[in-house]
Amino acid sequence: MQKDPDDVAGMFDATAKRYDLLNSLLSGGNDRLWRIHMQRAVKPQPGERILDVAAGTGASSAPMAKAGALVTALDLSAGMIEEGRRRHPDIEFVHGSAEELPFASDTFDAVTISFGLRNVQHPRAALSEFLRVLKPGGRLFVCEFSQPPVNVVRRGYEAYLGTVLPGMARLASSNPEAYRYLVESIRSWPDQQALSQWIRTAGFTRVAHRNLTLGVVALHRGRKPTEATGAIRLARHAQADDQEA
Ligand SMILES: C[S@@+](CC[C@H](N)C(=O)[O-])C[C@H]1O[C@@H](n2cnc3c(N)ncnc32)[C@H](O)[C@@H]1O
Repeated sequence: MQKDPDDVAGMFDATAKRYDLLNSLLSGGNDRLWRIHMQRAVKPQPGERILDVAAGTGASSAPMAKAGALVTALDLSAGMIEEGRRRHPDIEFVHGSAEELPFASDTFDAVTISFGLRNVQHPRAALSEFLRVLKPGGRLFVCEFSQPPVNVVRRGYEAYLGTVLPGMARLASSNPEAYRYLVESIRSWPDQQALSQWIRTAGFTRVAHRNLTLGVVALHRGRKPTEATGAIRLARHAQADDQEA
């Protein structure tokens, strides 16, 4: 699926004012539940530096800032950022792309991205950037739509995506095209195992995920290796090479 960054940013600019409301409507209120799970997983600590990528209007950033973390909310859409600054004047919003983060290496204790990675043109490049800006030992959390593993649930969800969601979007949104994009981007997004593999390949360790709402959403996590874990991994690889030789 083509995801031209200018088109994606323009689409979010156009929906910025009503984005959060439509989100709640189309998810049947489940977005709140997903955010609670994300917050529990991240466990933001006072004073921690957290980068929330693709933060939109800051709905994903606000609970972490409320817990006392120093949150930087980054987004590609100027419209979403404008709305975010209006709603959350205490949060620092930065305009930028996930694929080329405007931060020094080893800066953040945690990087989070909620319902954002699917919109990025080169998500694997973004994962490498997340690794770069994290401090050694820093945590990554990716909350994203996924694929329900149970057949009957998957079929029901497909029916929802194919009929109910577009119908509701037609009634509630001035930009139903954006919701066609939403459905297509969810359908073409990798499943839980494939995304976990991308995260591992980017260089993260302790990669795991848990399904939310029967796998409609998955919460992925990983860690940037510390020097010690990096050295252990290198030693393991060297040992494996010795055994193969
Ligand atoms: C579905 S919204 C999610 C917003 C917020 N995280 C939330 O949970 O409500 C996706 C956001 O990703 C942003 N986005 C898309 N591509 C991006 C990129 N390459 N870099 C940064 N943000 C991007 C969009 O502008 C949009 O605000």
